[in-house]
Amino acid sequence: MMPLLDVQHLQKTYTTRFGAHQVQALADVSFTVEPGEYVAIMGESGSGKTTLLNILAALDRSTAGEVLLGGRSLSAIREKQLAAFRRSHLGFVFQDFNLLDTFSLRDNILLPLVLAGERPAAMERKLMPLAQRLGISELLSKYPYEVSGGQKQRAAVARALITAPELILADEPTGALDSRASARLLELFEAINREGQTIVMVTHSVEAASHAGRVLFLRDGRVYHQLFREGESREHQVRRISDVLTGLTQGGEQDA
Ligand SMILES: Nc1ncnc2c1ncn2[C@@H]1O[C@H](COP(=O)(O)OP(=O)(O)OP(=O)(O)O)[C@@H](O)[C@H]1O
Repeated sequence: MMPLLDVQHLQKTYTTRFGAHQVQALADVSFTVEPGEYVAIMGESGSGKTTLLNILAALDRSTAGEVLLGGRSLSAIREKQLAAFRRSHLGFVFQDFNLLDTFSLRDNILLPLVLAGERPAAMERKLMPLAQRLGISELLSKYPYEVSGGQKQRAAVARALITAPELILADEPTGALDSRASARLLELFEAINREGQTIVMVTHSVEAASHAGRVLFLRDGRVYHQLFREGESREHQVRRISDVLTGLTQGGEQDA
């Protein structure tokens, strides 16, 4: 089976203005994600997580290396087609929700379909079951500032899912949520993953990462280690992740 995501020897060097300084954010990152996987990406601040996610999201280009999504190279997509590509293949969930404040939750969730030129009847058919599923069907006419953080994030998940994307990319999705809302969001991610949705999630939270089927650890722009959850209980997985993170910060060596 072809991997859904194939990341090959990614490098990213940022050159500061006037070329005075170069920062190597990604040195050499390779991994694959199979359809239906749920992968968490962890690493200390500055290890390259956001840089990697931005490249996977086709928001930024790598300096070298390749990302293939469904066998198609992101670097081969023309600039003008990137927005449409992103909209039809990827769903995004961010720490700060990224909802438009002047739009109701309904309009926020439907936005990707509106931009894709979908007909109203078809949009409504997709919206209702999804809203029900996420427990926000009573809130659709409300505005983001009228609902809780957890409700905003569930609306953002609905917006990400409504186009049935191949891949959900989540950047610290529980970062702005209290522990109850975090737990609910993580259960939701686990449930949509069980139904087959592929998810790649950057997180600092051991709790969040313990829900994933696999955790990739970045250090100094490389994949330093990975842990599969396999049959492990979440409690045990929390302990295993914490142990790797301790090794990371103590600078110990470990084979990826
Ligand atoms: N636009 C940029 N220009 C120059 N350097 C950058 C830029 N973006 C990131 N960097 C540098 O690249 C390295 C990796 O940054 P990145 O944001 O990917 O790390 P991170 O793991 O996401 O960190 P955090 O957990 O703090 O978000 C850092 O040294 C950072 O300072």
